Amino acid sequence: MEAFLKNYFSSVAKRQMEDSVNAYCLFESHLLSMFTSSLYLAALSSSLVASTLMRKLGRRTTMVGGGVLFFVGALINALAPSHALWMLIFGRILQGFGVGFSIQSVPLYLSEMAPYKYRGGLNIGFQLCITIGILAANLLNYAFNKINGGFGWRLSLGGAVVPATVVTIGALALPDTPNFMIERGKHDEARAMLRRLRGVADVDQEFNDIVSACEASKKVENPWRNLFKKKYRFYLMMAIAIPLFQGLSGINVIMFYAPVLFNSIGFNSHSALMSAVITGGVNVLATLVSIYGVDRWGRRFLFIEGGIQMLISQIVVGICIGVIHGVDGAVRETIPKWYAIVVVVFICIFVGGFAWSWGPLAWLVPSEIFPLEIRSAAQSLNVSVNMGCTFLIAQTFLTMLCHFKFVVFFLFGFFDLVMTVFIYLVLPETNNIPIEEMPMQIAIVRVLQGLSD
Ligand SMILES: OC[C@H]1O[C@](O)(CO)[C@@H](O)[C@@H]1O
Repeated sequence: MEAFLKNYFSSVAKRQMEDSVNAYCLFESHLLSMFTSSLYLAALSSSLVASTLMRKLGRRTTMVGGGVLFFVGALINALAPSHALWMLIFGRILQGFGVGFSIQSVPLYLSEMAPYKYRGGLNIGFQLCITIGILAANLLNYAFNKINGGFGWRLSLGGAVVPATVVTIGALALPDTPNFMIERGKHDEARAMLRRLRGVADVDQEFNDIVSACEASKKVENPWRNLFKKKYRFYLMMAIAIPLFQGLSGINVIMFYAPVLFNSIGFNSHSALMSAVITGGVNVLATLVSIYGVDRWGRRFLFIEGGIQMLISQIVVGICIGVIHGVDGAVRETIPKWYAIVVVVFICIFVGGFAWSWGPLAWLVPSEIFPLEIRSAAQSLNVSVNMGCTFLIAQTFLTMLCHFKFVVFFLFGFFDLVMTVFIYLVLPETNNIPIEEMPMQIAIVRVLQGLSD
């Protein structure tokens, strides 16, 4: 929003007014990038602390902590005086701590509470909620941008107190998981909770399973040391490669910078925000497709199909932008309609491909493949790499766009190609395999593929 840029990033706002600017560099600013990316750096650090907090204080208390930090951060952002950029960044960092706590505790809470057969669907439900949140934010930005008086951005940033309140109060109202109760030795309470959750009186089998899983996990002395042992090398590779590739797919270029990107390629402020609403809508709908298809078509099919779709769209978008702005980034007064349509359509195809593959599956697949003896460390590494990569893309994209110009889209296309080939060669299908049998099945498939002995 213009007033926001004028308040905090005046050099970027001034550049918009100049005639002889390069379209690719309209928004290049380390501070603007820092505003976006600081949240993810904070999330990376707090997600490492969160796993210990969850064990000591419980999943629910960690969620409440996440909600409160997010609330305070949003309030600070909304009230930041003009020019006090440090305050905005401070607010973002608090929000980042909140995100780190939630992104560790919510999926774990869900998988411990969910009945066995709904675990996959509920896991993707988490990503679905992320996409609904993004769409809501895009819609509100569009609406708030129309408000006269230049304070719409305060509502956009401050509006985050609403979901923060829902998370905080919601988490306070939630019970602790039976697993956490059993870890604490509260066996009777855990049994009663299981009865309430499952709606049946006989919960002995599940209760005993959780007790033995807890005992087994207590025996795991050092999951981090285990993770680096030779026999777990495949899992270590997956805990790093899957979140890394999710980040390098280029999704957050669209999610964080869609309005900026659409603006740079010639849309006015309203059309740019509207286009972000459209891509946000596609993101939600395509995630629903994944919920429908993940157990029917399998993980490999979705990963590979989605990857090819993303690759093709990055190439087309790169070509379109190159054709219009050339190498020197000429800014056009008006842009041809065909161009606007093609760019938006292909960005939607990209987002759709991501949202039914790498978006949800990069959370689901790691959570179902890691053996118990390394699960907590591998999951924590997975989240940290995800946040680290998100930080990197947020911090570098605007500079990359300015220097590499339209070629930056080919670069993301190249990553899409590499990650698709990686899945094709390395990931066994994990569809329809009970979690306890997963390590054995994976070992068999890898021997059959000639990838291990
Ligand atoms: O829906 C897109 C969003 O989903 C994530 O990949 C998380 O899985 C975010 O990094 C991204 O902003």
